[in-house]
Amino acid sequence: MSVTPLAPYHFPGKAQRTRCVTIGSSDSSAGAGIQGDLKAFSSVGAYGASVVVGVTAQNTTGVSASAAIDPKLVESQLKAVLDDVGADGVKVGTSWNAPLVWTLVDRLVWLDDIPVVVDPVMETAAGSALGGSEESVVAIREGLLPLAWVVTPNVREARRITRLDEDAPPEQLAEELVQLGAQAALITDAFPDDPEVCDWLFDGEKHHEIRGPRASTRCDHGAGCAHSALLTVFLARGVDLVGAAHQAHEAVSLAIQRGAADIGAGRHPVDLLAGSVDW
Ligand SMILES: Nc1ncnc2c1ncn2[C@@H]1O[C@H](COP(=O)(O)OP(=O)(O)OP(=O)(O)O)[C@@H](O)[C@H]1O
Ligand SMILES: Cc1ncc(COP(=O)(O)O)c(N)n1
Repeated sequence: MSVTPLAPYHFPGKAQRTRCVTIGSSDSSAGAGIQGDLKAFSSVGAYGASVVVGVTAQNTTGVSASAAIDPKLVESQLKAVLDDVGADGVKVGTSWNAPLVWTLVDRLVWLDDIPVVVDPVMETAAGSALGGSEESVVAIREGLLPLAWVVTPNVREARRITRLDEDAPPEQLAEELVQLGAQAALITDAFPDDPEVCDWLFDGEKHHEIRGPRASTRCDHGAGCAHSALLTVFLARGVDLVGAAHQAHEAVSLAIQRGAADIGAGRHPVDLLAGSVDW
């Protein structure tokens, strides 16, 4: 499928606060997905808007049902938000099917000089699948990657998208993602079996390892969403990619460490505001 040139939207001018739009799916338990993203935007004082592309019946133990939204309704949401609220940064999450992804691509190509972060999520922390069909992976490769300022898969997602071998190191996965069109690639938790956590960033020229202690909690529901949402805000504010990747990792790492262990019986939600609210 090719990108059809469409008339650009009317974009409102600058606002005082940072405006970020998440294009993703609803998580009924609100730890991840658009709800998690909106909380992440708010946690750093950005105004968050959302374009819902899917709905999941989900809690901390997994997903029991899901449905994608009609691409026409997605397109209307995008137009409604971008025409009026505007955006300083956009994050794209779940990709349910190819027509939906191409609808987004047709519109996002018109975003001029606004950071686009693509988090090609294909599973929940508890292990349930979220899209990830072969046709949607192809649409991510051919449509979304060329729009991405940075793409933020975990290792499994990076392997699916690049089609590289099981033993391909993060260096090779990240370089291949850039070869496929992304400006940069950040592979989260690149060595899941290591005692330390390492996010692997390839900025198109140099590799960077963002390392930190591994929190030993089960509070990682929404970690990837919070990470890419914060990255979007920091890039929208003009922070350089390496700095933004460090800041996002540090905030999420703390949010896992101090996660909401009292919420749900499975993989508990991260808590970006832990310690700031006295309840
Ligand atoms: N146990 C941990 N301790 C500290 N930081 C962690 C831990 N697990 C993940 N992180 C950090 O959380 C962020 C999100 O990474 P993670 O790999 O968990 O995302 P994910 O949910 O798999 O991503 P996606 O949204 O692409 O599916 C990264 O910055 C990573 O380094
Ligand atoms: C609707 C939706 N979107 C994304 C995720 C990924 O969650 P995580 O941030 O834990 O990878 C999720 N669990 N649900």
